[in-house]
Amino acid sequence: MNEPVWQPGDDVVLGCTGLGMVYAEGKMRTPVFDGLGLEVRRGETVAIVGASGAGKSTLLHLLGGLDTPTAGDVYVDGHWMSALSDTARGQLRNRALGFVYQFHHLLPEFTALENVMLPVLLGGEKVATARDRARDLLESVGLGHRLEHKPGELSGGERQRAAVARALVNRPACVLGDEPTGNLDEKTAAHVFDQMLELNREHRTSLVLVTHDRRLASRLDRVLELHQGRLRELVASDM
Ligand SMILES: Nc1ncnc2c1ncn2[C@@H]1O[C@H](COP(=O)(O)OP(=O)(O)OP(=O)(O)O)[C@@H](O)[C@H]1O
Repeated sequence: MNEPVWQPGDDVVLGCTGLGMVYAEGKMRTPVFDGLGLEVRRGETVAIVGASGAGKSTLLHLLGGLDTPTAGDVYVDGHWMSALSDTARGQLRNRALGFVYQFHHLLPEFTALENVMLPVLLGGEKVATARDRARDLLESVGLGHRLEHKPGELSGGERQRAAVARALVNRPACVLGDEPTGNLDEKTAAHVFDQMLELNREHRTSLVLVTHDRRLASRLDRVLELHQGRLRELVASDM
């Protein structure tokens, strides 16, 4: 394996170098992008925008270690993904990254509290620690009175707020969000987004957010557009 050319600085929590992805299905090959480089510093918030099909979700999947790139490498909190076994990659994901998607993906048979406790328990912590941390976070997203509710007994906005709490409960270095408020009405989306940003600031967690919403994107530190396989930094006049 070639040594990656790019060496991340101490304050970089997530990055990639030479990142490429070609989907291959039988004889069909779908190249999405090639040679992408990105670095996200501690506490930094980054939006990824771009047209439908540009490869935003693919990029997020690769950064989150949920898929393997066909070229290049991803760096998460001190580790190159390619150097890790599947088990070690899973452990790193659970410890260093949090995920929030457009759909909440909470487990339906568990309460809000249990859902948020789960990543902490998977990380090997005691039940009491998991319960305390989960309760604190659910309280800070305004769900202290809904701890025992199952996802089916929560509103759409409440479910997304529980998902945000779950993403942050292991105190990750970076949260990856794929349209986390895309399924909510405008007012609820703004509320969930505000809480997400506030918690990220409070915990100095970095955030990489895929969104179609330029207004939400412009509230983050940097906005990158994925266009024809390249990442381009947008400035205020582009927005
Ligand atoms: N599993 C797959 N196999 C083959 N091609 C795929 C696969 N997943 C995605 N693609 C293709 O890769 C390209 C990028 O897809 P991706 O979902 O990353 O785009 P996106 O920018 O997130 O789009 P959207 O904004 O519509 O969600 C698309 O052209 C898509 O058709």
